[in-house]
Amino acid sequence: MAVGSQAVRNYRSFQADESRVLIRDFLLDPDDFVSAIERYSVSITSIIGWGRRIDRKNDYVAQQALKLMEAVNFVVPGIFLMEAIPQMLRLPTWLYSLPSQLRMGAAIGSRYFYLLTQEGAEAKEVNFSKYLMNAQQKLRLTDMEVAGLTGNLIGGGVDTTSSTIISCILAMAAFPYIQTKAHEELDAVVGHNRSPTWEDMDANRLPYLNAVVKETLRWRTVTVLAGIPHANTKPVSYNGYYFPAGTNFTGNMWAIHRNKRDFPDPDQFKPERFLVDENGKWMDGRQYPNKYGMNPFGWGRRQCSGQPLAEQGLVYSLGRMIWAFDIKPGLDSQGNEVKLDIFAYTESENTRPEAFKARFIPRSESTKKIILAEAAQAHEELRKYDGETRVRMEDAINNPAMV
Ligand code: HEM
Repeated sequence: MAVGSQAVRNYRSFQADESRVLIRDFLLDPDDFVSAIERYSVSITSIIGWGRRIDRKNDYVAQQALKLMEAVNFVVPGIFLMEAIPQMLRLPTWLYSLPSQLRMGAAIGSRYFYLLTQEGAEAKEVNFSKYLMNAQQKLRLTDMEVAGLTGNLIGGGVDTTSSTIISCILAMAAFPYIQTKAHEELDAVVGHNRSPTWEDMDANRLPYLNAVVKETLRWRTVTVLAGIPHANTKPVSYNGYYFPAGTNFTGNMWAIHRNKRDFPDPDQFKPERFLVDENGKWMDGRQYPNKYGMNPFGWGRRQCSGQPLAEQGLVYSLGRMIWAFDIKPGLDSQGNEVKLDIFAYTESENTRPEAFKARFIPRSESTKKIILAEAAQAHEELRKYDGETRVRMEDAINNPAMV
């Protein structure tokens, strides 16, 4: 509900502003682009969940909330989401050091998120905590369920979004001819004298850019095992196999998205796979069981509830990034371009690329000025979400009882 397709229209303004800050951070501190992306992803979810943005990498709430996620296999009503989606356990690199008091189990974590939700309900701006605290009695939600619902925004939305943006940067640096095509399209539609708007990002106006975003989701699908295992409610027979009700199914998205029948040359980054003809059919003639042409957000009733938010944020932030920069591999100590290894991942179950160096070269002097001016204005517009939290981890540790 907080991140459904209707609700996310209301998030466009702060998503746009946070993207402007993100692009400015790439310009000013290109070597630390991963931290900039992680701050951006946490900030978007924090504004939605608790009505407050994250301006600094060392923000108290972001540190505690995210360390907790890593420490306790945070509980969603009925499911250990963090356990079921190993990549959700991966947290921003600046949040790794873990204080020992956080290794205490889900009760402390839930209590902490519940206290944050109570505090978020008092924030000035509309947010998911306000809605939940108002509706808790009516919906008969336990404190634990309320905590799980807000906590899930961080668990579901941060690492997935961050890793996808990083993968796109790798793809742009590793496949320069693709970046050139995206630039040509952006130059024709937007030009250099203004930055792209939401209206520009429509797939009818910028089809190639939209295809770049989709190809990133296929090429480096974050949730390689498609997230949470699903189960059939009734017995099913399929291809000579019998599956009693309640069988656990894990979708191997890595293999599905690399099936050569559907995606020839699967390791090549080819946005053309996601271009459609005038009848809405895939131009490469692919017959895929769904209209989206792949399944990076899972399937069925438990499909990613954050998909509209994720897509909206990705097309805008990646679109602006590609409009603004020529992205190239970084330089070694001798000043030579480093050779990028597109097959190097940080962990086997996660597709975030191994750390790599990249350069973000503004595409013109006027682009640079636009980036800086827009980020300054964005900061002003985001001021209404500024704020410090009063909730401390000790509050949860000292009073872990929950309904
Ligand atoms: C690139 C971005 C993202 C990808 C690739 C992604 C992918 C996934 C996948 C594969 C699942 C499991 C679906 C299934 O079991 O069939 C999932 C679940 C979920 N995602 Fe996302 N996600 C992304 C962004 C987000 C965002 C931004 C949010 C919210 C802020 C979010 C919230 C959730 C939640 C709450 C679930 C659990 C849904 C349920 O069990 O009913 N995700 N996601």
